[in-house]
Amino acid sequence: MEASPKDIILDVVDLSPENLLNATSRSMVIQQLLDCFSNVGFCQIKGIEGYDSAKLLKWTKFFFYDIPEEDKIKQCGTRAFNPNNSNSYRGYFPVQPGQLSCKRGLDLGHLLEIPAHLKGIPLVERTPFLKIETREKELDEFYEVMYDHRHLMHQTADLIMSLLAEAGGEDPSYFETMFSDCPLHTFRPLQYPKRVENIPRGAYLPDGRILSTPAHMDSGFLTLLQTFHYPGLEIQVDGIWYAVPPPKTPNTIVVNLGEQMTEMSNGRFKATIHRVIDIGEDRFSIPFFYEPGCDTNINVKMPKRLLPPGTESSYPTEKEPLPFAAFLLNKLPIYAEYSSICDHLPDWVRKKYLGHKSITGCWATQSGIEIDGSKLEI
Ligand SMILES: O=C(O)CCC(=O)C(=O)O
Ligand SMILES: [Fe+2]
Repeated sequence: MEASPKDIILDVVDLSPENLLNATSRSMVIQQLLDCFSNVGFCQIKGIEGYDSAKLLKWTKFFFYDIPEEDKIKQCGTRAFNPNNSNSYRGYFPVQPGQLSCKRGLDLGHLLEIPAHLKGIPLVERTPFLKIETREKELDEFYEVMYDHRHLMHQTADLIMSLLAEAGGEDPSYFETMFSDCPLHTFRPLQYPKRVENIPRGAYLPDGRILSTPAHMDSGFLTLLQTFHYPGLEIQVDGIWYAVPPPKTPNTIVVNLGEQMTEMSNGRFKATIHRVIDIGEDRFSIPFFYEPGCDTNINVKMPKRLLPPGTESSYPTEKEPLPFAAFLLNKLPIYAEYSSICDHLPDWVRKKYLGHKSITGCWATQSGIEIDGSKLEI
């Protein structure tokens, strides 16, 4: 029987304004980010003004425990779970029995009106909002807290990218245009209920522990993850699994990288494989996926100075532009909650985003590992 993984203590990076104002500590922060992103691919951050994890947990539990499941599915369930709703990306997804993953969640996108040129693309949707007469005040507060924190995560991710630009000797705004044109960021309150039934064989690890989410790499650029006081997150470094203990202090967040950051840095920055283990009680977390707009060209590189020596010649890339949605729509179906996301795409969307032969495939395609029971075929 395998032993349970050892703990890995992730570096804590202080992104508070005071710390960044001081030139010496600012350059230490930048170096810490570069080291963490190049080695473990994970770190922790603290110092986000206005962040309140206790409030977030309170309102996350309110959503999962106090709102009846049927209201969640009826009013904001995605089309895969409620054929009467038209949204397929933004909204609520329930637990799917028998899958490797066992979680339910709410995908909160932006609140803005959809610009005319992006209408009809399934990823660009207004987030559906719950309306329950008897709970109006509580729901207002729920959305206020969620969107305040979504905004804080957006700003913090912008800040991390601007520090990377600075590290590469570029203007802090180097990445700005990538993330300013209708970005697809998702703030995703999650509940992993304790697993009790319909547990597929594949969800058992050799040591008898049970998966709540199988091994995967995140898809985009940065993930800012709130794990509250819960254990359960494990990461794979140099082929060995480690457990990430919950942060020592509240308001600390885990940061990890998605596949695009590895691609953009010619392999220097690590998109580390991770998974979530069933902890024998309900677990809550909130990842924020920092992602650009559908049509943002992701065929770009990090500032030259950040690329591994000898790989700079691939810069600037001469490959044709690759819209972010071409990558995302090709990858999302490996996850249970998005397995049918491409089923209803209009022809023009299929042509525009799914026909991109320049996609080299994501990690799951390359390694043939199953996620939620399906492999990605491109
Ligand atoms: O819940 C967690 O701790 C991790 C979540 C995660 O890896 C994801 O949603 O991509
Ligand atoms: Fe993840």
